[in-house]
Parts: sequence; structure tokens; C-alpha cells
Amino acid sequence: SLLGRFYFVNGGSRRWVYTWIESAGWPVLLPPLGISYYIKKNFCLRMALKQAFTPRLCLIYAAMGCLTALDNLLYSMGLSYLPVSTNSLVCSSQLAFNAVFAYIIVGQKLSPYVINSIVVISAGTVILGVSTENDRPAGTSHREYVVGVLVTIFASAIYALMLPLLQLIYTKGFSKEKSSFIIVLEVQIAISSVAATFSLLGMAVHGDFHAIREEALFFHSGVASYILTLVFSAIGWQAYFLGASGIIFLSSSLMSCVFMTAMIPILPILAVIFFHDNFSALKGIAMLLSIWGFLSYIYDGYISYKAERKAILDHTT
Ligand SMILES: Nc1ncnc2[nH]cnc12
Repeated sequence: SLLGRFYFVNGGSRRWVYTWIESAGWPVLLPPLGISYYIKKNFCLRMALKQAFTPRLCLIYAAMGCLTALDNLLYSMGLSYLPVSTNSLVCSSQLAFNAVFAYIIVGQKLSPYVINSIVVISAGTVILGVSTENDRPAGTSHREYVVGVLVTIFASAIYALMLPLLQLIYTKGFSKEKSSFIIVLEVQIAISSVAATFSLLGMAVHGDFHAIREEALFFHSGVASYILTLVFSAIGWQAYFLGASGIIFLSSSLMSCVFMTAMIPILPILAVIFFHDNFSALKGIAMLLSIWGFLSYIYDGYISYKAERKAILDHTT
């Protein structure tokens, strides 16, 4: 998010370019995938590819790739209009959307601790919004600001929908025996490459291939900084999405969303350091609430773990 904002603040204005950047880094996942294939014993590449790329799964990757490109476009529009802290506030609505979608799609249980965590984290980020209400960026009209908020809410809803869908792909799309972290890499590469291709089409339609040279030349901090911003954004987004997918694979989409949302209040501190935003008392309260919500979620995990162990012990004695 910070690098994205840096791009838009320093003269970058091409939303399709930033949309593409969010998925363009997928080739960095090829070496880890190759190494994983190599170190897995009794591994047959032909069989693995046959399982990961059945016609049904390919159709699903194509649909998820298009949805990802649409989500990235809305997100980059939001990032171009809103300050980082406001953008992250609105993004926190993904937790509430995700709780609903995860309940509907994968039957996620919502215990009181989980509900508490959702309420507290959402409250923290709403407070953050109140404290940043007055910092509409110079050069952004009121209308653009409102559009920025609306498209970011849409992006959050789409993203929140995609997380349980990914969970469904991992659990229903692959046989139990094949269940290894390789799946996460394969699925992310497939979806990101579709999203990147879709975004390249968007760039072509908007004449971005031509405009990008001029944009690089007039970037406030220089051509090298322009290239580095986009390259590190692309790598950073792949790392972020891989982490999110990994948590879904190991736990659940809701857990992944809680982790992502709990990180959001850290952004204002980074925004203070890098963009010299003010740090208000309300932002401090928002951070504490987010930590509380996060601990509440972790505590729920601890209680469930203890209950499961007790049930196993009672069963065996
Ligand atoms: N495209 C996106 N990238 C990162 N975070 C998001 N939250 C919602 N959409 C997002």
C-alpha cells in the first residue's frame, strides 16, 4: 500500500499499470515452485500438473483471475484518491464482509471471541477514519474522495469473497493426498497470470504502454525510483498474497483476513514516517483496539485447541 501510494503521490497516474503490478510479480514464485517439485520425494511432474490443471480448475482460475484484476483495479483507484490511512480504514471492512462470506461459503463458525475480534478491529479502523477525515489529499476533489471510498469498499467486498472461494478450491479442488503447500503456489501462479494478462489488456486499451515512458521520465523522484517502486510493489504484492493464501491453506480464510486487518493500523505509523502524516491519539486507540481484536482471535484458537484436546483425551480414557 505504501509503495502504491508513493507511486500515485510522485506523479504516477496510470491505474491499469498499478492494477497490473499487483499481479505481475507471479514469475518470482516459479523458482520456489520448481524447488518444491524437486525436493518432494516420489514426485511426478506430469501427474502434479494433471491434477492442478484439470479443465474444471482452469475455468475456476480464469474466473478468479478476472475477479482479481477487477478487485486490483478498484483497489488502485482507491489508492490513487485516498491517503494511506483512510484507504486502510475502508479496507478493514473486508473483515466484516469476509465473516459473512466465509459463513455462507465454507460454513465458518463464528464464536463470541471471533465476533468480538471482528467488532473490535472494525471499530478501531472506523476510529482511524474519524481521525483522518480532514486529511483529504491536496488536488483531490470531494467527489473523487467519495468515489475513492466507494471503490475501496467494493474492492474489500470482492477480496473478502475471494478468500473463502480460495479455501474452497484448496479443500474441494484437490485430493486429500495431494494436499501440500505446492497447491498454494500453483493456484496463485495460475490466478495471478490470468489477472496479469487481463490487466495488460486494460493497459493496451488505455494506451498505457505509450504513456508509461513519459510517466517514468516525469516521475518526481526519477526514472530509477519509478522502476524500483513498481518492481518492489510487484514482488511485495506476491509475498503478501502468498502469505494470505498460506494462512487460508493452513487455517481458514477468516484467520487470514483477521491477520491482514490486524496489520492495517500499523500503516498510519509507517505513513507518519514515510509520508509525514500526523499521528493522533485516536490513531493510537485504533491500534490498541486492533491488537485487542487480534488477541481475541488468537484466544479463540487456544480455547478451541484445549476443547479438542480434552475431547480426544476423554475419548481415549
Ligand atoms: N487488490 C487488493 N490488494 C490489497 N488489498 C486489498 N483489499 C481489497 N482489495 C485489495
